[in-house]
Amino acid sequence: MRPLALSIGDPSGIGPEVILQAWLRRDQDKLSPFYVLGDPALLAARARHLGLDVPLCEAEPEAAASAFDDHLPVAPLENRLTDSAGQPETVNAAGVIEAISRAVTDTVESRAAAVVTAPIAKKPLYDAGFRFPGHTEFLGHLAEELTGRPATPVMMLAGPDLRTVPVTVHQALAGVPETLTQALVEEIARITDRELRQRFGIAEPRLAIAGLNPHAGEGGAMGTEDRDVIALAIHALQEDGINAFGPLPADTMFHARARAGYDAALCMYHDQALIPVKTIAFDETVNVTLGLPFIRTSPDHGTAFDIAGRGIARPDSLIAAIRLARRLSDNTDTIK
Ligand SMILES: NC(=O)c1ccc[n+]([C@@H]2O[C@H](COP(=O)([O-])OP(=O)(O)OC[C@H]3O[C@@H](n4cnc5c(N)ncnc54)[C@H](O)[C@@H]3O)[C@@H](O)[C@H]2O)c1
Ligand SMILES: N[C@H](C(=O)O)[C@H](O)COP(=O)(O)O
Repeated sequence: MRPLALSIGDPSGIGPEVILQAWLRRDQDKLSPFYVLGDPALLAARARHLGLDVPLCEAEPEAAASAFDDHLPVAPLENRLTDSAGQPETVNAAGVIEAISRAVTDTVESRAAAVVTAPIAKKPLYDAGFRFPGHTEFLGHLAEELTGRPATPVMMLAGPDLRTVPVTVHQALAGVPETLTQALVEEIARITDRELRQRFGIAEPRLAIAGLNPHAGEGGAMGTEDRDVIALAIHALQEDGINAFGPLPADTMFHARARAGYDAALCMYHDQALIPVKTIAFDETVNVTLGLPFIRTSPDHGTAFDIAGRGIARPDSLIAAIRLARRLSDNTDTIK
């Protein structure tokens, strides 16, 4: 079985410790094998610091699956990482980026089954010259570079009772109305519809589309994007047989009865999508990138520098990400 490639994320955050804890729960949570693109010395030091009994071994992907029962396999990075829990370091940027790139390369070249990323903090990467807003956009770039084919990466947050997709992602709120075009709403909806069918096994996906403005614009009195952009996109999607409906007032589309009526909610900006899903199920929700020629998942939480190195970070979302990556990469049937 090909293992999952797990990038270490920002080593100053909780990534290393939730990875160590996930490995300790491999039997309990029936985790299929993974290896870490990371720094064995740093992971060993973090395990010692936290009193976690995690034997490590250096292993390339080909040897990871057979090592996994008894050791946490680590494929060492060329760039060393500084161990400074809670204190992000710009000097770690090269290693953080190398880990993501190598996890993707291993997956595209079929040495790994899927990519799972531990969280990165964006600011230390920006300070080091990284030009992508987050993983999602960087993964789209890597996909194009490695395959020569264009890719539109789409962020989905997938929890047990709610999937949300932000149409605009890592951008300032002030720029959202300008970015939001009919073509963009349609493109994100089409990719979501396709991948819900192909990867999640949902035969006839139902897409609830949020409005942008209060009360979805209140007939144009509280903004015109709902009527002049989003409604037109929904009409075009329906014409093509996609079960999209809205624009819905965003304040009333996430309660339990409303959620039962759709398979994914398309939201117009980052927090409209991420607040409901992280509020309902912070520990179980997974960040999945659609629109790529490979599977990528990640926990829904960030680097949590405020608790890094203290041994109180919960590994549940990473474990959910590992499990979903395996299911999506194996799956041609139904996933609910
Ligand atoms: N997948 C990713 O790479 C990813 C996802 C989200 C945020 N981020 C980045 O992480 C950095 C910090 O973001 P933030 O502070 O907004 O969010 P965060 O998720 O890191 O932390 C929010 C709060 O939740 C707590 N928390 C987070 N994960 C936890 C866990 N596993 N167990 C227990 N408590 C947990 C933290 O202690 C903090 O109080 C930012 O730079 C952001 O861009 C990265
Ligand atoms: N927007 C995500 C969140 O808040 O959970 C987070 O920034 C991660 O995004 P990437 O997967 O693109 O790094």
